[in-house]
Amino acid sequence: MTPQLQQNAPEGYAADEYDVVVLGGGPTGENLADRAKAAGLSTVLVESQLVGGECSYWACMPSKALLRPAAALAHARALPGAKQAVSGPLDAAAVLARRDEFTSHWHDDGQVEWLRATGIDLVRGHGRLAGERAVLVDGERLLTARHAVAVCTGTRAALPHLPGLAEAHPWTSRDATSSAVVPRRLAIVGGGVVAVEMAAAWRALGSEVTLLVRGPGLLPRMEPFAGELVAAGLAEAGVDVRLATAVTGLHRDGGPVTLDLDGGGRLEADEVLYATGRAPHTDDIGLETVGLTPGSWLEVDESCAVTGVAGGWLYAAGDVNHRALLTHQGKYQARIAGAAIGARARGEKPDTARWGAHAASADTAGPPQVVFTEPEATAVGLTLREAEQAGLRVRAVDHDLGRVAGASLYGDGYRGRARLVVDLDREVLVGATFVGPAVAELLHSATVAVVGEVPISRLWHAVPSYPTISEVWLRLLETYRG
Ligand SMILES: Cc1cc2nc3c(=O)[nH]c(=O)nc-3n(C[C@H](O)[C@H](O)[C@H](O)COP(=O)(O)OP(=O)(O)OC[C@H]3O[C@@H](n4cnc5c(N)ncnc54)[C@H](O)[C@@H]3O)c2cc1C
Ligand SMILES: NC(=O)c1ccc[n+]([C@@H]2O[C@H](COP(=O)([O-])OP(=O)(O)OC[C@H]3O[C@@H](n4cnc5c(N)ncnc54)[C@H](O)[C@@H]3O)[C@@H](O)[C@H]2O)c1
Repeated sequence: MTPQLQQNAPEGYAADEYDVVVLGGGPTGENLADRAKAAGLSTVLVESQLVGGECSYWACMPSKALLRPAAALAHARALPGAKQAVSGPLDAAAVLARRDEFTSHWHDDGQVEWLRATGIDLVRGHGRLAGERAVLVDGERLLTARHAVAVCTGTRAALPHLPGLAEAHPWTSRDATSSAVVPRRLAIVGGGVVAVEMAAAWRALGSEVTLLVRGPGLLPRMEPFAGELVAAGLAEAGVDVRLATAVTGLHRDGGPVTLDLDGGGRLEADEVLYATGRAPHTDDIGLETVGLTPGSWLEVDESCAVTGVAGGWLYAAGDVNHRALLTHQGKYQARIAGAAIGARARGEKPDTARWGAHAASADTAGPPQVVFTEPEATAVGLTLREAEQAGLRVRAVDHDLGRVAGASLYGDGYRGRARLVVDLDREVLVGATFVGPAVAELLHSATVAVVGEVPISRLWHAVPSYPTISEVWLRLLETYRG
């Protein structure tokens, strides 16, 4: 593909013209570029750091590489016969070395080679929108798009405004996933997914971890029992979990950091991780040149076209549109948006009806998520509360996972719980939650049932194998049918 000189480039610039310009090469940008290319469109990707984005280097991959050995050890320790063979602690250096392998030592050569092989051009540098269908890279190279610009610039850690926070040099998720050193004492602020996963990982690596949670429980977006079971698991692992505890200020003067807690207490730690949510990478991407507000999340329609911009040429997918801050949902949106861009480029009307080829409907049905703690907490669809708030007539069906034969075989003292949320009018599932050791791979069965709107009467014929943890499906359906 030879980029052509654009005739109407903004004054002073010779432009490279493509069909599609993708801004940001995280998992979403890569997949969107791939789908645009597959639709026969010339495509260029602009990336300021590493192709692969947050997920590959400072989020999903390194965090899961840190957590997996801890889970394997905990599972072995629940098995007489096996536990005698694993008497020591984790080898932290070996865990960190494997984590480094999974991030390719923070080099993106492999992903750059994939782009080359796929026929997607790469421009390294910081891209900013420069009016309609144009992106200026590092203030000097102009890229224009015949059909679409897709913003996939993701997020960074959001820090609160707090006295002494900047001087305390807090860890963000980037430090927590890439540190080469195990701090002796680690304080973690937050009660969401990053906080609980990093508490589990660094505790297993040997840190004394204190988890400071402002709210009344962990994982507030899941069913309440998920947060309760994860809190119990963390406490058993030796994490000091403090609920309803806010930090009012921090002090660091070269040495350890001291946190002032509301209620008057103080906590000293060697590092403090702030895991208090995300902010969009939109403050310096030229949004003002297309009439949007810098720093805002980008609101999109079902095909991921930005709603505030006329002409249907601007798309936003992945974390940056705030629909679902998960890699798999970003990649899903990328597939949907890439197909929609292709359809519009061919002059076809996109199918944006619910569950249509160009509608990211799974985002609003409740995306699946696995929290990789011990126990794992997994959910898809709506919680009971969300379903009730949506006005559905629903019933929650619960079962104790520890009473399933496959679970008790999996490990002694297996503790866990499962819930289905049944829409009583349509007799289909609208939500499912499984919490327990090794339930991550169980979640997709529920995703298929929720997205497929499989009638309960048909699920009754979906027989789970004996003796697996999946037999909880049978117990749940028996409970529902009475
Ligand atoms: C610690 C942690 C663990 C996580 N674990 C999981 C998990 O297990 N499973 C899961 O599904 N999700 C997980 N997530 C969430 C997941 O990381 C994000 O949902 C995902 O990375 C979003 O992908 P994205 O492509 O939209 O954005 P990003 O991955 O953030 O990529 C955006 C890219 O755009 C680039 N960029 C930004 N601005 C510009 C610009 N102006 N010019 C050029 N390039 C630019 C950035 O450099 C970056 O490479 C985790 C998040 C964190 C913080
Ligand atoms: N396994 C996974 O799927 C996985 C893992 C990690 C992250 N992620 C995704 O990344 C995103 C970011 O995760 P996160 O944990 O940073 O955000 P989050 O929004 O899930 O949780 C942030 C938590 O911090 C608390 N908080 C906010 N401001 C605070 C303050 N000033 N003081 C104290 N507490 C405060 C909130 O109440 C909330 O509990 C999430 O949407 C998550 O889905 C996914």
